[in-house]
Amino acid sequence: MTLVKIAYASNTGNTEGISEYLEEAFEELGVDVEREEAGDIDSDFFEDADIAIVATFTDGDGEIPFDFEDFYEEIVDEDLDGKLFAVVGSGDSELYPDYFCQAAFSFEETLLKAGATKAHETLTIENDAESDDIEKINKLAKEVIEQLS
Ligand SMILES: Cc1cc2nc3c(=O)[nH]c(=O)nc-3n(C[C@H](O)[C@H](O)[C@H](O)COP(=O)(O)O)c2cc1C
Repeated sequence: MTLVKIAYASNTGNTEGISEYLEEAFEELGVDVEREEAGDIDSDFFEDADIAIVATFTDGDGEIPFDFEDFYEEIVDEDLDGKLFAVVGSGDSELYPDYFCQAAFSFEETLLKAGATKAHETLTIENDAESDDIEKINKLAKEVIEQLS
C-alpha cells in the first residue's frame, strides 16, 4: 500500500488546515496517509514514505518556521535519492511581496539538493485555503499519485 506522509508547521492554523485538505485529498485516492507536526519528526520521516509532502508557512523575512528548523537542517545531510516529494506553502504576498512563500521554495531547493524527486510544482496559497486552493490541492494529490503508477 502506498504511504503518503505529510509534515506541516502552523502557528495560526492556516497551514494546519491546508495539511488537513491534503490528507483528505490523498485519502480520497485510496492511499494510506500519515500527517505529522513538524516538531514531532526528524529526517527518518522519509524512510517509509513513498511520497513526502511538506506544508509550511513562511516566518520572519522569508524564514523557515521555528518548528521546521531542525528537520530542514537535517535534510541537507540526507541522501533522499528515489524519494518523491511535493511542497505546499502558505504565505502573505501583500505583506511580504519579496519573500512570498519563501520557506516553501527553500524546502524545494534543499530537497532537490538531497537528491529527492519533485513530484509536483510547489503550490503557493495566500494565507488560508479557499475553494480554488482546495481544488488545486486535490489536483496536486491526483497528479502526485499518478507518478507512482
Ligand atoms: C512574523 C510573520 C512573518 C511572516 N513572514 C512571511 C514571509 O516572509 N513571507 C510570506 O509569504 N508570508 C509571511 N508571513 C505570513 C504567514 O506565512 C501566513 O500568514 C501564513 O498563512 C501563516 O500560516 P499559519 O496560520 O499556518 O501559521 C509572516 C507572518 C508573520 C506573523
